[in-house]
Amino acid sequence: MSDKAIGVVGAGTMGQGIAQVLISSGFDAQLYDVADEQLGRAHSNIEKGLSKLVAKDKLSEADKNAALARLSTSTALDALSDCEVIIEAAPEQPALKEKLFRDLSHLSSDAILASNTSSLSLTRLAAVCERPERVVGMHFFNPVPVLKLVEVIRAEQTSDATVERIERLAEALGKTAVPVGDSPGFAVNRLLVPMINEAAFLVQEGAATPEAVDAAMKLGAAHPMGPLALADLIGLDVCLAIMNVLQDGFGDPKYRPCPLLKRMVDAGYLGRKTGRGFHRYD
Ligand SMILES: NC(=O)c1ccc[n+]([C@@H]2O[C@H](COP(=O)([O-])OP(=O)(O)OC[C@H]3O[C@@H](n4cnc5c(N)ncnc54)[C@H](O)[C@@H]3O)[C@@H](O)[C@H]2O)c1
Repeated sequence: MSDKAIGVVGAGTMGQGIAQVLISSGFDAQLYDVADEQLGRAHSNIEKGLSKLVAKDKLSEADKNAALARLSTSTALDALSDCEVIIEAAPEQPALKEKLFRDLSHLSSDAILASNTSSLSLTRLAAVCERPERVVGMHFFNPVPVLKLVEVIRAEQTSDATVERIERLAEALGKTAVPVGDSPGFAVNRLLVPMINEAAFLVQEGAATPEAVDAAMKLGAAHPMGPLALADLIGLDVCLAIMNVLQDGFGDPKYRPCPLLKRMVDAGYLGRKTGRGFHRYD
């Protein structure tokens, strides 16, 4: 693989988006997942994503095919050994990510190891790695091909060279890098998810319906999407997990997760992905 190869770990929602943006920006992408069927799904979703751009005249058919030719997939971690940057987008589970980072730091002695974590401590992830100065947060937003922000999160151990390399990569992908410290929720989720939590309190208290909350924030605060429709898109389980991280991280009662949010997660009403959240998706 060329020296431009970038590794992506995890071929789910985010890994697919990141791989799509990489290959359409001219990079070779090596996509790794433990589940072979997920890699097949990812390949087909990325192809669909690029075809949409062709349909909108934003990409030629030839460029789409050239981009797809830059995508490799594998269920073998070793496939990432030649990548100069590896972007991890595996599930948001501390033990799983720590094992992955430990393994990746043994696999390659010089690759930059970037995590797309929404909420976990980069400092703790770096601590399990050899050469922790190359560990950094590279937090993309969903849908990755559309949203321009990348939060670049500096762990205590992260070197300037690592941050600069990731900022350059974000720019090459057409994104805007915003530097943030390794603080729970970073910037966007610390602001956004408590707002969603407060919206859930409004519904729990019977003060407003989900439709009313969403209409109010769209019309009164010029949000393109209401907070509860957005929560359904993000996943209510993901929102609850982020509230728990904020509460644990700051120990401040203002981050108490809304009991209604907890009950909905317990019931399996996770939002769009299960067909039901604050709204119904039939
Ligand atoms: N979904 C979002 O809106 C969003 C936004 C920003 C950041 N994130 C973060 O991105 C990461 C991935 O989230 P997602 O929504 O894409 O998750 P997802 O569940 O859609 O995908 C996770 C993928 O990881 C794979 N996987 C599981 N164990 C693995 C392992 N040990 N090694 C490699 N792959 C493994 C799964 O098979 C799956 O394909 C999380 O850290 C999440 O917090 C998510």
